[in-house]
Amino acid sequence: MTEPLIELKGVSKSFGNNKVLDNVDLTIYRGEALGIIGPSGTGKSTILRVIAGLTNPDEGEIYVQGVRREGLIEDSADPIGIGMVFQQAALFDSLNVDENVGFLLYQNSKLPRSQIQELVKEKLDMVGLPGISHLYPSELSGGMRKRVSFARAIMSNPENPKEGPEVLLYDEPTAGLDPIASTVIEDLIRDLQSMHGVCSTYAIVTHQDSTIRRTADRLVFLYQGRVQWQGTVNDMDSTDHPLIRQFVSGSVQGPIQVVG
Ligand SMILES: Nc1ncnc2c1ncn2[C@@H]1O[C@H](COP(=O)(O)OP(=O)(O)OP(=O)(O)O)[C@@H](O)[C@H]1O
Repeated sequence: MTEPLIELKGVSKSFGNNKVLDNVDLTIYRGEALGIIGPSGTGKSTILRVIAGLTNPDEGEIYVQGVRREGLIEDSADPIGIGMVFQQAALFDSLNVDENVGFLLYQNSKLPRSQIQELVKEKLDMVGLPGISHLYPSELSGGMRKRVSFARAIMSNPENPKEGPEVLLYDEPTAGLDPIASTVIEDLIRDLQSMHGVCSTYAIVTHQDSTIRRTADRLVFLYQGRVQWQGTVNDMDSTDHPLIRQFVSGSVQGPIQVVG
């Protein structure tokens, strides 16, 4: 395996009495596609938020390319950019696609409007949505909104290329999409990984079988706040680990407690 880009060591996080992450060790290596899987409510989104620097762990350490992160993302000087694609596309309804995708550059850079518009167009082309800069989120399908949120996540400031994400974190990118729209998103995730100069490393949280199989090379299985199993997609099919067998079969019988 290649260089570790992100390492969590002994990370724990509670919300009130609810211990959501319990002494988690996790490494994301350069160039890999890591799938984080597990039953609902088991801390997968929380892990992504901790990696992104949006949530502080109660205990444990986070290293980004070997540099320990102190505090949340806005206070830290991570040596590489980390982008996040949220479960809900999280677009601003009152802004058009151009203003949504270019939001951070319009807010924080001194680039002229025309240059930001060009950068937005470039990213929209990359996600397969040319010519929609003028549309509003309400005019887009769910799959298109997802792709716009991808375009926003891969935006970078040419004045400060380090801001461009080297690692992308996808939180359930195909949730709520029909199988064909899901395939489009899964292909796009792989296409972005292989495009030169775009984030070739990513972690993806998903429940969807096709998304697990088509977008992850290595899997970690999280349950009750702990990493319970790791392996490849092929290993997932062949292992007799009872948690994995129950998860893959969707059976209500087994060690995973059915909630609700
Ligand atoms: N900000 C918060 N405040 C309080 N509780 C929270 C917060 N964020 C998450 N939780 C709780 O932490 C637990 C894990 O949530 P998380 O979203 O990380 O799980 P998940 O594995 O991603 O679930 P799902 O697959 O259903 O999205 C849940 O019980 C959730 O209610």
